[in-house]
Amino acid sequence: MENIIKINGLTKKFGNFEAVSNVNIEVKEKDIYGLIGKNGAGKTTLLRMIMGLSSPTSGNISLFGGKNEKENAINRKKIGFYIGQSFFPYLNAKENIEYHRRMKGVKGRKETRRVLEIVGLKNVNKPFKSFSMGMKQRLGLAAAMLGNPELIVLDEPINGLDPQGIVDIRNIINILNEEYNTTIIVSSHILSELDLVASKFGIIDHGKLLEEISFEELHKKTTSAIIIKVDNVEKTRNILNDKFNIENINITNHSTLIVNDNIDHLNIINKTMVENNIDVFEIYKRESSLEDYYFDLIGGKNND
Ligand SMILES: Nc1ncnc2c1ncn2[C@@H]1O[C@H](COP(=O)(O)OP(=O)(O)OP(=O)(O)O)[C@@H](O)[C@H]1O
Repeated sequence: MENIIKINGLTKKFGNFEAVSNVNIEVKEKDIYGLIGKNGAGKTTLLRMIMGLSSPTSGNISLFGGKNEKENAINRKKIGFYIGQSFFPYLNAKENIEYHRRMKGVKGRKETRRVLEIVGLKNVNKPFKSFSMGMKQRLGLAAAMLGNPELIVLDEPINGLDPQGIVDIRNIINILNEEYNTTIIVSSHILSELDLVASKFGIIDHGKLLEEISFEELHKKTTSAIIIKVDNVEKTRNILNDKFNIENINITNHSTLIVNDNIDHLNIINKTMVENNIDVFEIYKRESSLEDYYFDLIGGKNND
């Protein structure tokens, strides 16, 4: 599959501060690449360098196989982006997109109707300033998809949206990817919000890319645990050891055991405990969330 973006050793310094530090990234054709990192991690700086809005201190970017900055500049015509562009507050959706269409040199008023239809803003006549947050983000996406680019770059398009707004953006991203074969890079500070849409993730913290991982690999890594609440934790542990050959058990308090093992037959365990005169208050499987995985990776929630 063709490399749409290949980045090697990319670094951006502001004075002595490294906002992006020796980053390597590969985005392939038809990927939906989720760039995850908390506020200030370096996401916007990285996306701005891809778009040519900021120049790297060192390292290489290749867009659509471009061998140098001149070739990248030409190839950027195949990219649409939404990195917080502003719209005119007193113009409606159509007028704002018409303005962007002309600025971009994209032909045909039909194109304005097409993109507004995809984002569900075709019949909205009120001015931009009275749009909801979700509508504003959708208008941003409409501007990014003008001219049907091969790659669309979206910076935090779901930031601050309510659940319905998040679903709307996800649906639009899926339509672009599946129906128009668009490759997408989308940044967010919440991993689980991109989990339903991204095919690959790049996790960035303090300017460094900590991990680049496919959806499948990520989901293999997020493990599940069994929580067992009983009246005798020691006896329960011994039974789990002896009868079920389960070793990986943590006793967290006088009534709770956490078993890090993939056990499917919770009912059999429950029955065995009861047969051994143990009162089982609760037994259930807890899926560890993607967010747990992410915070483990970056070293905790408050790792500043
Ligand atoms: N022009 C600049 N001059 C100095 N420092 C900058 C500049 N632009 C960004 N930074 C710093 O670089 C770091 C990364 O910023 P960046 O905006 O890329 O983060 P981000 O991951 O996009 O976060 P956010 O979601 O808050 O935008 C931050 O510490 C920021 O203060």
